[in-house]
Amino acid sequence: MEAPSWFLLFIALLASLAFLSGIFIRRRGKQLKFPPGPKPWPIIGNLNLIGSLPHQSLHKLSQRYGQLMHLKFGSYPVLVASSAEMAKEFLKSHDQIFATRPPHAAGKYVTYNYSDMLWAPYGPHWRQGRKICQNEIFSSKRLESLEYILVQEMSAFVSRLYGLSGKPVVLKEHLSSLSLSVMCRMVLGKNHFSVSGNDQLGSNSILSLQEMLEILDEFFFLIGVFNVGDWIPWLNFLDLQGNIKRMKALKKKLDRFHDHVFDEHKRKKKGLGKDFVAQDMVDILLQLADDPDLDVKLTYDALRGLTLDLVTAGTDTMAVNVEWVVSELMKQPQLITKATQELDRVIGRERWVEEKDIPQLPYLDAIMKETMRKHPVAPLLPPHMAMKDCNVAGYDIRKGTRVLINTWSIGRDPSLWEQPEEFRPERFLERNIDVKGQSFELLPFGAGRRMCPGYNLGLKMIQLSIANLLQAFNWKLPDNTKLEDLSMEEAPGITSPRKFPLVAVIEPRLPIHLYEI
Ligand code: HEM
Repeated sequence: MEAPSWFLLFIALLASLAFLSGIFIRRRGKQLKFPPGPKPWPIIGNLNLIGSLPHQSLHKLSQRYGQLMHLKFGSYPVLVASSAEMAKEFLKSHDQIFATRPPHAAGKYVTYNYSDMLWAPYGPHWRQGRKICQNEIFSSKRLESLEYILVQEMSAFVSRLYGLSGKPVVLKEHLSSLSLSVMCRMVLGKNHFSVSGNDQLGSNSILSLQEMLEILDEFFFLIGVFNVGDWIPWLNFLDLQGNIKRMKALKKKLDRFHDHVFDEHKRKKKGLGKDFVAQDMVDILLQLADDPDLDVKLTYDALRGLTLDLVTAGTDTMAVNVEWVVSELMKQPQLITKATQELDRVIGRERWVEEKDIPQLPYLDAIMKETMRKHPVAPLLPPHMAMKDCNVAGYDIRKGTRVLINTWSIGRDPSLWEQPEEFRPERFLERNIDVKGQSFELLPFGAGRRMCPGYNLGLKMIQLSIANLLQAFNWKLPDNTKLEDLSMEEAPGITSPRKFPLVAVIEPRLPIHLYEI
């Protein structure tokens, strides 16, 4: 077929998809009021939106149609909240009604039929998971006892990078391997993968680091993919996009990995008998699974689902965030100078930054917050869903309505942020804004009942990584890359990483003996 015919076919396909799935903005006269403005256009017909990522398209639409938009997407009504006030309505004032998640193919096929926490519906299983996180897994005492892992892995990470001084380094690869090592050791007790084909961990490693990272990439792709069947359920039977097939294949790999991990932990527990003491998060879960007083029995699926959450949730999020930090700083080298001056003043050049130093580094904190504002890791937060009919800020909302909180849009709201497109950490030195779900203008971890339970650990990992990377190295672009060519485009997905990985050349800036471990 000649090119124009392909084009016509493509347009016809888009039109029929739009018709079939009903992807258009609706005025719902009696139920939802819209601000006055031009008559809404079908999203598909709006050229301005083609090629944008979902959060960017929704941002453009919200600029035209207001802070609360009502869309009809496939079979379901969807509300998009694009202002801090609306986010507060859903995540605070009416938090309980919106504390569930909609059904989702990945929740069914990958995360053990919603037996994890992220995709679990609001109910006894989810409540118990949150309680376990709060009291057992992320308690201050537990995190303190695991702190040595972060320190050891951070120092190995800096040392590995030091070995690459002077050469172009793909930063994200190293950040992912750092966060994966930290999470695996904290959750599973050890890495469970071999580094660079050289199995430093003994014969029990079942995957290479590369295989593990590929599994994680596939996992993040599939839980964030736009799967048409999630919006028009009967299409899941046809699996036109092939996502369900991929989900089932991924689950098989995850099953093999989980079986290995749990068998090993059970063997260790049996071997130690009465002397057994829980050392990692899987040990804790297994102990709880034997507890007859637990409100809801922890099934094998629940053990696998919760473990999967714990390993994956902190891995990509941290790497995505820190890669954006370094990219933004490289665009404005004077900001690196300011940050390193602070580090030199507070810590000096003879020792590494430690967790206890973090509160004395306000500029570093401002850099982290400014990155979270401009590049929120979860730009639409995982979807929330109304559990019953309700009225929010004067709008009648039906049970089953999906709610997307566009934190990307809130971070660009000119009524909240002066010149929002500029990366300017100083704005956070002037205002006391928290990232723990209390300030609705900045919600990197969400807020309310479904807020990230691992935010404490996530923050520690992010703060220490930024501080170490800035303290340890001078940063420049490879010789063949100009500053103006450093793209800041985002890639699609449930998280929003850089589209093109950052490649940088690093040089040590502290005495050489500090890098040797
Ligand atoms: C490193 C930075 C991190 C960021 C930016 C982040 C962000 C988020 C966000 C935005 C949510 C959804 C909140 C909502 O729906 O309103 C979430 C949920 C969640 N996060 Fe994190 N997270 C991070 C680290 C972690 C870590 C280290 C863990 C655990 C080891 C974790 C475990 C979870 C879990 C289990 C949920 C689901 C909670 C639920 O639905 O009840 N996260 N996270």
